[in-house]
Amino acid sequence: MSEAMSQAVTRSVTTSPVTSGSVTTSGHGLLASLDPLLREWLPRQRWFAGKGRPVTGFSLVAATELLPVEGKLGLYHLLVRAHQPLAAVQGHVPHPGDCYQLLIGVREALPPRLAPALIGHVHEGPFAGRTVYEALYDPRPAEVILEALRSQARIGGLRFERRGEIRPDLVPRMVTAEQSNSSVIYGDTFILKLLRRVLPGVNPDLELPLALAREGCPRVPPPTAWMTAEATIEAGTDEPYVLGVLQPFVQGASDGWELALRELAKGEDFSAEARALGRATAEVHTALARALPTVTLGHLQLQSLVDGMTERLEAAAQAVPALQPYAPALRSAFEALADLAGEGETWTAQRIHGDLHLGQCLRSPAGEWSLIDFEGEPAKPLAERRMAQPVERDVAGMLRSFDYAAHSAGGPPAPEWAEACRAAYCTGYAEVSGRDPRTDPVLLRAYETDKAIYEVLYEARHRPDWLPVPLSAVRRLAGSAPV
Ligand SMILES: Nc1ncnc2c1ncn2[C@@H]1O[C@H](COP(=O)(O)OP(=O)(O)O)[C@@H](O)[C@H]1O
Ligand SMILES: O=P(O)(O)O[C@H]1O[C@H](CO)[C@@H](O[C@H]2O[C@H](CO)[C@@H](O)[C@H](O)[C@H]2O)[C@H](O)[C@H]1O
Repeated sequence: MSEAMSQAVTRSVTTSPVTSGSVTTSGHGLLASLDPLLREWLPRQRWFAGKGRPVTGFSLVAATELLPVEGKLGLYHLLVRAHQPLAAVQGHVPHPGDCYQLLIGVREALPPRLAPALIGHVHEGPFAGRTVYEALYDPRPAEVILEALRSQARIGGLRFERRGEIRPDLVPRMVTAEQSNSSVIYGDTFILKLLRRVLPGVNPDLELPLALAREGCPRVPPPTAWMTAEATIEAGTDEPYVLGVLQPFVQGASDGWELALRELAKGEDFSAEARALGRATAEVHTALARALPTVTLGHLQLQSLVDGMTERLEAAAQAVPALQPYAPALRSAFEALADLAGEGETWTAQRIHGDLHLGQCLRSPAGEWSLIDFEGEPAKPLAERRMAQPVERDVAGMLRSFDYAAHSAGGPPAPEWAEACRAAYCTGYAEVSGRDPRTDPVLLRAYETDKAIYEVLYEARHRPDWLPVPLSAVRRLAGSAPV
């Protein structure tokens, strides 16, 4: 085991008030064995945020034994930092490495049904001959987590809190769809999202649904229980880490993305649903504005917003050369916003969703829309994600999403379909909020441009085949021809 790992284990043992479960000597062995396996396995996970930079090692933030490793099935909760040489765009600022949450199962042999969960076979040390795997695929470990939430357990530095009732006999199944985090559904009653890249501090994925629940907003499933790591789990940290949130599962729901593609494939109009989505978004925004402070953005704040957009454009153009010919024209969308701010225009800002798109909207069989996933853009620091922002940012995210759908349905692009949805969405939004987002075209265009640039980078990193979709929006927003 590396020195960093061994220090971390000791720290976790000595500082955590252990009620049951702890880091044992066998835990030391497991961690040493995992290092080479994780280097190989972690970068291949969809939720691994450091793609494109090799992992050179790990340091352990905390290890908590949830099921004794000496038994037939051992279970460890780990928080590990992945060390990665910094990319030039990050400016060589020293960085301790992203912290990931892992749930590791240990068995003598993996049953065939768990083959996709394999992390690797241990060859040396006290775990030689054992197999380690991603334990969320396995019902028993998923039950252990639910039981901890149900009983409001404290295990090592882990805290499990609950607000609502949880039945003990719910059967778990892991969500296998592509995700930024990992989710488990329990008996079609609850869904638990385990955050993967975790950070100390208030996480909007818990903060905002709790605030909306307090306001009685029915558009967002209210958190039933959650899981945190206490601040003392890591030296130098003074805030807990939010690790997971359990919320009611919307049974039989379809997400807005699936529905939109289905309607497109049939050549059907989607504007009635788009309008309902506009209404739902405005309901959530109105409730958030009641629940949490709003601010007025003056010249200085607007200028820093524009600076942020411009910096993101420069960074994205460095990383994705296809963006470069359009950069001057895209920059002009941001400059137009700076000009308005210079003329003394102000905007109201409030807490918003922060990463709104069709995939974050669920429609129940009764036709009711819910919004989910208030984590914001996962790559951004928590403080930035929690800043008050103009609602147009969320609106622009949805407008981009209709455009995405119109370019992704398999057939030729359907710009008229997207245009009808975009207009209907703004109409629905105005019906509830009293303000049509289209009355602020400069702000909306700046946000749409910022989002399209984010998407270019996102697709280049995660789904290169999709890159043409945001690039076509970039061409449109830049006025079609490269300059
Ligand atoms: N309350 C819910 N009811 C039903 N399905 C949900 C619920 N919350 C999330 N899901 C499903 O789980 C998926 C992932 O959830 P999400 O919060 O978006 O996670 P991530 O941050 O990993 O993308 C969603 O796309 C949706 O299909
Ligand atoms: O849902 P996440 O929080 O993981 O969001 C990330 O992944 C999304 C894709 O899964 C990505 O969304 C982009 O693709 C969608 C279609 O798959 C489209 O509806 C969105 O408009 C588009 O932005 C999102 O940007 C990213 O943060």
